[in-house]
Amino acid sequence: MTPYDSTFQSAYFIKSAEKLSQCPLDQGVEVAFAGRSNAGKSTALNTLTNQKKLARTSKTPGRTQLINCFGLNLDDRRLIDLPGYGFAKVPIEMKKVWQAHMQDYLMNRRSLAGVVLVMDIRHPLKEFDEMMLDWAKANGMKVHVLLTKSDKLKRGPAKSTMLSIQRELKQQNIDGSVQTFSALNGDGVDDLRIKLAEWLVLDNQDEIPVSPNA
Ligand SMILES: Nc1nc2c(ncn2[C@@H]2O[C@H](COP(=O)(O)OP(=O)(O)OP(=O)(O)O)[C@@H](O)[C@H]2O)c(=O)[nH]1
Ligand SMILES: [Mg+2]
Repeated sequence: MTPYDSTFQSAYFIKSAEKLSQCPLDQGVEVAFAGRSNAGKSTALNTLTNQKKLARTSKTPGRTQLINCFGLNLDDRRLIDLPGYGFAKVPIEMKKVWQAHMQDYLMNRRSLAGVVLVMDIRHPLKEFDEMMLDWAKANGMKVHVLLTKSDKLKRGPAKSTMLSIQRELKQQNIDGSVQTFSALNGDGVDDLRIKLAEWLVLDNQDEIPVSPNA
């Protein structure tokens, strides 16, 4: 339990956008979930908000193909489910379009306060993840690494994966945090809520700071 549970539970679907220009008005604060296809982004959002069907999930990679925007019952706080990177079955031209839209969103979205970089704990720090970390560092974007599916590993190996990624971030001088997470057994749900409450300034309901991208 955290003081923010009911706020996250209030999440509702706003819209699906194909590109930045279709996203909700760029004001307030939002947090985006990014990561490779099938890593568990949409599932993490559902667990965070304690809703089974808020974001659509699938066993087949490539389920999320649009920028899905969700609102909270506080003004101008949003959660964003991004399309996964690396879905092999999509034609190359389509991939390029997605990538361009993703990049545009990440570079130009002023209300974006931080990125939750979702990785399957069994397959961390793939090429895309490294790219995102480099980008976050270069652009001063906050990043929180969510190591999902921690239920697939025993406690020891899960912890040591987390520690090695923490070390890696430190080595690369990246200002980021890392945690384990499981939608199956609830590992790390409170930690994620506390982190996002900080980014979304849920405690300071009247005061939304100027985002780093502004
Ligand atoms: N065991 C376990 N399975 C999980 C967990 N999180 C997600 N999954 C499974 O992983 C698969 C992919 O989950 P999604 O949430 O759809 O993944 P995504 O990152 O949104 O995928 P795209 O939309 O394709 O980018 C589904 O079969 C989920 O049930 C978890 O914490 N534990
Ligand atoms: Mg998804």
